[in-house]
Amino acid sequence: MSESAIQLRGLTKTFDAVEAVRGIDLDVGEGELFGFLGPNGAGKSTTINILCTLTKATSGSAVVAGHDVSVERAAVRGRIGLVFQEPTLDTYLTAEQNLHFHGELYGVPRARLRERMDDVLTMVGLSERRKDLVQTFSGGMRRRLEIARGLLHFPKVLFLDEPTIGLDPQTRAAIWDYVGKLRQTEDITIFVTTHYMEEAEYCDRIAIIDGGEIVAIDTPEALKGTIGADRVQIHTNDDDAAIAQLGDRLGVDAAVHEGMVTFAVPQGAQFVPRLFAALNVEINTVTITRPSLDDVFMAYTGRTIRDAEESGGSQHPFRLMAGKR
Ligand SMILES: Nc1ncnc2c1ncn2[C@@H]1O[C@H](COP(=O)(O)OP(=O)(O)OP(=O)(O)O)[C@@H](O)[C@H]1O
Repeated sequence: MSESAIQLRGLTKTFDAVEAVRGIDLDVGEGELFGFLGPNGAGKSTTINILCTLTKATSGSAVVAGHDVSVERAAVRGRIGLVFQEPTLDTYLTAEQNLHFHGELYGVPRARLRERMDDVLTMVGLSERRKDLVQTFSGGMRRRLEIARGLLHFPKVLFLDEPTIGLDPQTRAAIWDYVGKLRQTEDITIFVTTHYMEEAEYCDRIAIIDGGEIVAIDTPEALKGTIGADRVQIHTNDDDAAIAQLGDRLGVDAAVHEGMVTFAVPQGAQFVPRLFAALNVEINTVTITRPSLDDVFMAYTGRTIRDAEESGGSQHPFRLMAGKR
């Protein structure tokens, strides 16, 4: 790995009784597309807010683009680009006016601003719409404009907090396409948070975060490789009996996840005949899936990301107040 663009040591953040971030150590190399994957409430936004100097850590250290976030805030801010979960564009201004305002705020020299605006608008495919009011833009176009704005002042590190939240699958794929392209043209490190498993696959490396801690970190492929088993989910007419019989008769540990009896075995398809032979409950459907990042999440945390969101997601006091998601 090249030099660290982001370096965290023992980072913690406590809000009253909530330990949102619990001792994170992390090195993100220059030029990496790094993903922070975890359910709602895992501590992703809090970590990003610390890295962007918007929140102070309770303890530990964070260095971003060579500068300490707690004592060199201005230096950090000048070297990072930010795209928040919540849109922050001025919708009654044009795309160009939004960029211009940001460029002035960040002190991009006038002589370079025009050309840079052209470049970033082209990069996100919005050149043609530059003179249009943002209020006429779709959700995907707005997000692309936010990414363009985040890049305007030549940041070394770009932070994207859930960049595709609330967008339809096609637009989400398009956003990742633009992220891929900008990596080719910009000399930049990208730190992205997501709770979409399939989106984490775009990253060079990911950290799986749960309950404020990193529980696993590696390339998506390597993480999936550690599982070595298929996931089998069955619908039955008696889940308790099915779980007991799976354990007693086949030596398989099963539990109910997402409303289905779920377990992992090395060769899922070959296992099915044994399953029907051994269980005397009614099995209505069987689903077999190859290891995914969700299985990695389950292997490290004991639950699926969807279960985690259902049990913990509603505890966010501000989400409730703001009606967020
Ligand atoms: N300002 C705050 N005051 C009190 N508790 C907070 C505050 N911000 C976050 N928390 C709590 O810290 C924990 C982590 O929240 P955080 O927003 O960082 O999670 P997240 O993984 O980014 O989820 P999401 O994507 O939904 O924002 C949660 O339990 C949350 O309720």
